[in-house]
Amino acid sequence: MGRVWTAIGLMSGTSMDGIDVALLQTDGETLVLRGPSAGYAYDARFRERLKQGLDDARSIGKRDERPGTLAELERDLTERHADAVRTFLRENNLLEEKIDVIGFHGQTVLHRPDHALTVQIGDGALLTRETHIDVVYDMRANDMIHGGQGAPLIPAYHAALARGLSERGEIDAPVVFVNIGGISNLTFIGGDGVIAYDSGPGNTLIDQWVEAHAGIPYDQGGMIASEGAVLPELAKRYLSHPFFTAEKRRSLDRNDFAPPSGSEASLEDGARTLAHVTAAAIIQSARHLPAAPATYVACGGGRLNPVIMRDLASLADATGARVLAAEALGLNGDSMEAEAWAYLAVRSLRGLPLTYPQTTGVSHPVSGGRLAAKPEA
Ligand SMILES: Nc1ncnc2c1ncn2[C@@H]1O[C@H](COP(=O)(O)OP(=O)(O)OP(=O)(O)O)[C@@H](O)[C@H]1O
Ligand SMILES: CC(=O)N[C@H]1[C@@H]2OC[C@@H](O2)[C@@H](O)[C@@H]1O[C@H](C)C(=O)O
Repeated sequence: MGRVWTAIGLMSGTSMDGIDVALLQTDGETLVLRGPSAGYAYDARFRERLKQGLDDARSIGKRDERPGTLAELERDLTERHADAVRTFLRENNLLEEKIDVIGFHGQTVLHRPDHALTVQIGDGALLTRETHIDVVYDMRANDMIHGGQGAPLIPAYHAALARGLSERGEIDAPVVFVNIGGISNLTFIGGDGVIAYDSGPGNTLIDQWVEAHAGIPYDQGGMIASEGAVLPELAKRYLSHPFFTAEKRRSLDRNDFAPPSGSEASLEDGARTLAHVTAAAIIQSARHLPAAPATYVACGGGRLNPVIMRDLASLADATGARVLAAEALGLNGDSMEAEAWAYLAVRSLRGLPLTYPQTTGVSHPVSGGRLAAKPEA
């Protein structure tokens, strides 16, 4: 057996709810041994700073610009990631010298694939100084330089997981991994390889809706949505967006879809309608796949919203497919993205591809990421 790396993955996603941390032992190819994981929530004040950062980022023209509050925010975000690593190591009785690399996503503050511009704040050099562990970061940029959408990057990891599952005969193929995050994305594992793309708005619409109209960060357990009814015209307005019928699959920015205005629906009906839109967008986008999926493996926080999951199961059933939460297959739907960043960091160190023409539209398989090497002891 070849070399095995011990990697930590760090993910701060478009929901901006906190930092997901996961440990993986992997060769960056077929060997994947999942270790402990954790989530460290941002406080409300820092979430507000992140939202301000998204506004400040709108004026960015070149990816290294840090207008407004972004320079200070990037430093503080990185310090929080260093704290998360230190806490994770302590909570799991791990020694930093036993960790070969950290895969550091940072926080996407701007994503404009049509302009080959994607910006994730996160200072790899600062993180390695703070943790004394090598850091691979900025993993989306090279894909865009070669014509890709810069996202999604998780498909290479989904493919590694799927190999294990199909060897154990646990799922009916074709399988689709669906990440129901702030934005949702699909990874199709079929006979002729992997196909992936963003499938539409995810939790971000519900989150913004309940934050604006109930002052809470998300609809826990879908409690509010369960009190409401789907408004067909409002749902249709979202599901008839040209994103779904465009010839070319596009990756999404958090702000590509906006929540309804407060006058268009009650709190409950708005939450219910947006939960339906989240589920229906997945099935609608799956129509672009080369074959109808037989199994959807749901990961990401949206799988914890029963209203989304009920609609998804019902809509998938109508196409002959079933929906499983990642946990039903012994996977962890909360830590999967952080696991992926650990996996991709090892692939980056080995110069292996992170993205492919059929996952981001990149011209050819390309690796990516920048290495911030730990300071000499
Ligand atoms: N118990 C719950 N009930 C309902 N919704 C939940 C629950 N827990 C999490 N969520 C939803 O999941 C979201 C977080 O999901 P996740 O962490 O997968 O998003 P993300 O990784 O930030 O997004 P992306 O994948 O787009 O980067 C929360 O903002 C919330 O909308
Ligand atoms: C630019 C960016 O951060 N995109 C995210 C977002 O969140 C979900 C979806 O859109 C996905 O394409 C991507 O993140 C996941 C982790 C990915 O790159 O696979």
